[in-house]
Amino acid sequence: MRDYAKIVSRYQIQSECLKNIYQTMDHSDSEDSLPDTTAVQHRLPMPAISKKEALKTWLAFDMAEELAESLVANQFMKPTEIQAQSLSYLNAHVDMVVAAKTGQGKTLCFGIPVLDLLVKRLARDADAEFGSIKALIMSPTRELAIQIKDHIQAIVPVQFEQKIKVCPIVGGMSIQKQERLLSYKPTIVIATPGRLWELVNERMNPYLTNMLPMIDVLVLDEADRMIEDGHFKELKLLLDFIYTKRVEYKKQDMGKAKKPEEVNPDKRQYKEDILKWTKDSSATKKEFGVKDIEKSKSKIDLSQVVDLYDEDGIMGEIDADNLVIEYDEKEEKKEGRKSGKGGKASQQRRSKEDEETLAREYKKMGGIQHIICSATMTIDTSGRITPKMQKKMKKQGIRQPEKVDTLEQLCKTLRFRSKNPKVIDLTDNDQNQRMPETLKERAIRCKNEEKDLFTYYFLRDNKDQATIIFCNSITCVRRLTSLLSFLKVGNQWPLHSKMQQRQRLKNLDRFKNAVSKCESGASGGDGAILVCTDVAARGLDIPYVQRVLHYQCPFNAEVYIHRCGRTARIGRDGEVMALLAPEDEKAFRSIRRVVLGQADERLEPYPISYVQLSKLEPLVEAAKKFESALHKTDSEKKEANWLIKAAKDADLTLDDNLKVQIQETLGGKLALAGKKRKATPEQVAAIDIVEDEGGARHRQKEMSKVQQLKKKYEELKKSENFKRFSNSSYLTPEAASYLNELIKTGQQKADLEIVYAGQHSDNVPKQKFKRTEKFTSRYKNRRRR
Ligand SMILES: Nc1ncnc2c1ncn2[C@@H]1O[C@H](COP(=O)(O)OP(=O)(O)OP(=O)(O)O)[C@@H](O)[C@H]1O
Repeated sequence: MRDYAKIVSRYQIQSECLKNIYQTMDHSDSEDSLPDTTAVQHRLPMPAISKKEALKTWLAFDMAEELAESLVANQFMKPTEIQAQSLSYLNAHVDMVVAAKTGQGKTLCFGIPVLDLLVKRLARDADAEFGSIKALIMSPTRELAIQIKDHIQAIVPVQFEQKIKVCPIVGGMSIQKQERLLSYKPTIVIATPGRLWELVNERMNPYLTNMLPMIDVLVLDEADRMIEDGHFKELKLLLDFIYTKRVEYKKQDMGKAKKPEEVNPDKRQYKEDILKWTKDSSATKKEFGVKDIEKSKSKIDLSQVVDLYDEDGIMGEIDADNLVIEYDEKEEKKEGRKSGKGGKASQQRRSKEDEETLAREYKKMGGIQHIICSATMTIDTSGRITPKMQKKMKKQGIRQPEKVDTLEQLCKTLRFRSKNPKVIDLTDNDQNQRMPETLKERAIRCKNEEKDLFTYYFLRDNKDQATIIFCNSITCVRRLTSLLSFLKVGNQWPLHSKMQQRQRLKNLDRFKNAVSKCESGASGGDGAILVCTDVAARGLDIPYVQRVLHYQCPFNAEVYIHRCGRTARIGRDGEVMALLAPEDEKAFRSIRRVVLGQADERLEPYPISYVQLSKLEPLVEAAKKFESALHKTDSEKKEANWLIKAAKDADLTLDDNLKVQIQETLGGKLALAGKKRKATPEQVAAIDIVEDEGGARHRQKEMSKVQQLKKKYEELKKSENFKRFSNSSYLTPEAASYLNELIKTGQQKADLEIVYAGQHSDNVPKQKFKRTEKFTSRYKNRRRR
């Protein structure tokens, strides 16, 4: 553990000086309370207007009256800017690419057009029944899919609730249950790619396989993430399935159409069919629609966008109600024979021709309306490579990676209905405005091993607030959650992809409830903390989250933007804090360069009371030791249990050599997974004897260590406000740089002197201040070296 007494004696003057700087920051520095940082103020997101006025605003977009009424009933009194711009194309049914900062209401940019289409049809014909999927909405994460479902469900007009059924299809939940849901013939399906593909490909769900190709609207939320290479190969397969089958179904005799429940395709044949186009999909991917689409630029503004109505005029509505095409076995076999034989080249040639024909036919028959959304769609990623890096790469003969243009990639992947999609991009009008205006970004610079301490400090500092902490790994989430629970700072819940889906949703729900309590002041001073991986970075909308803490530096600018976007939503204030270790600096600078579109600006430091910090440090260190010892015994227990079971199952007898070998393993590094895997069955079997001897003793020893640590930690906790280090402070690079900044400007120097003099009016020698200045410049030089 760091010995603060030593640091204090070495940096006595600096401590005093830092203390004074801290005083200039206007914090109460009482022994018991941590400084109170500026409270996040909640602003009313939307101006208060009358219901009548609100209705008029929505109706100005020529939307169904029932839908406008439902929006107002849900307190959506007027559209946000991105909604207003995208709704101006409501009745044109054009393809749209919608890009706006996080938390600006992009969900309704596709939710309203989808519902408007359905509500208008129902308003025209009250007896109409859909009985087919009209819109498919794809989301990268399960939680987001469920959130979108709730959001859209909430604005379905009450009178049409029975007819417009919204159904989430996500992984991690009972597939049988989801098949049951599908048997109710939902109108809007919101899905994650993996599960949807499983239902189409593995389970051959007839409703999906027959209806998906006939959808009217396809939405990709968080599209840049969805089409990223290496992610969601199922999405690409699904898209190929939808596009190919759409043409096929339409080409076939419409007279053969049957109701979905009557369809009973030969499953074996159907599987072959699916396999066939799955194999062909690489060819499909390459060519489809690309040549028609003008290469998009990385930065497109509205003025650059040509009018994008379809060449044949505005597309009419495609009604696929009850349309199911019988599976034509003979035809398929014939085709299979045709494509199954022949060389690779001829196959490729044929598939290219096929694709071109297919693309033409697809257009002629009426394509699907695509709506694509994200906050980072048009981000200029070229800033990731600095001119310095470029030079270095050139010298070393390394080819620069091609600039990734998400929009271009989208155009290649998707078959838009019209020549070009309508691009509505509000992220690009001002390079400095990638982040919501109401978001405050700050940083704490510390060593890697001090991150827990600063996290604890930060959370205590914002005790009764809602915070999301982002980590880069699941191990980190697990460790930090259990550490924070020992430290008893607020209520904390983990969220990561290795958790059971039920638990993930439960934790999210509990966090949301705790956030509402924080907002209403009913939390009793207990904060709400979600410790998560980037599975929660995109799209999650928890309105009153006031703070986001980057415990670890995000991998790229997109992730940073989305993580930050979990706060400061829809006009509310929010604060993000990056915990930066020296090794994070470079990556973080390059992230900021992409976000700002220019050279990095140093983030404002978070005010720290080093006096308070030093008081918390022993407690955090004790909790860390306790947590890691407990974790070690836990995993050893698991390991031993596994070995015991294996030995018993193997029913083997052991010789003495083996016993010694395993005793050593158990006594020393039992938990080494590598060793476990390498162990022979005989070695494994030796465990039942070792269990009675070394293993049990070893675990007993470990447990008593844990107990001791726990005791120590509990004692420390009770005496948390002990005075031992009350006069101490220590200097982090962050504090040193702040000190330098203060000293640099004359006015601040004067201020500092006044405050300093005020604090120690009798015995403050000017010379002491000078020593401080000298020290900090020396400190700075040392850092440079
Ligand atoms: N017109 C509106 N008036 C008031 N609140 C709105 C309006 N539209 C959306 N909201 C609210 O704004 C919040 C953010 O909306 P949404 O999740 O759609 O944002 P987003 O732009 O998709 O964010 P992200 O990029 O993080 O996914 C939601 O709580 C939503 O209910």
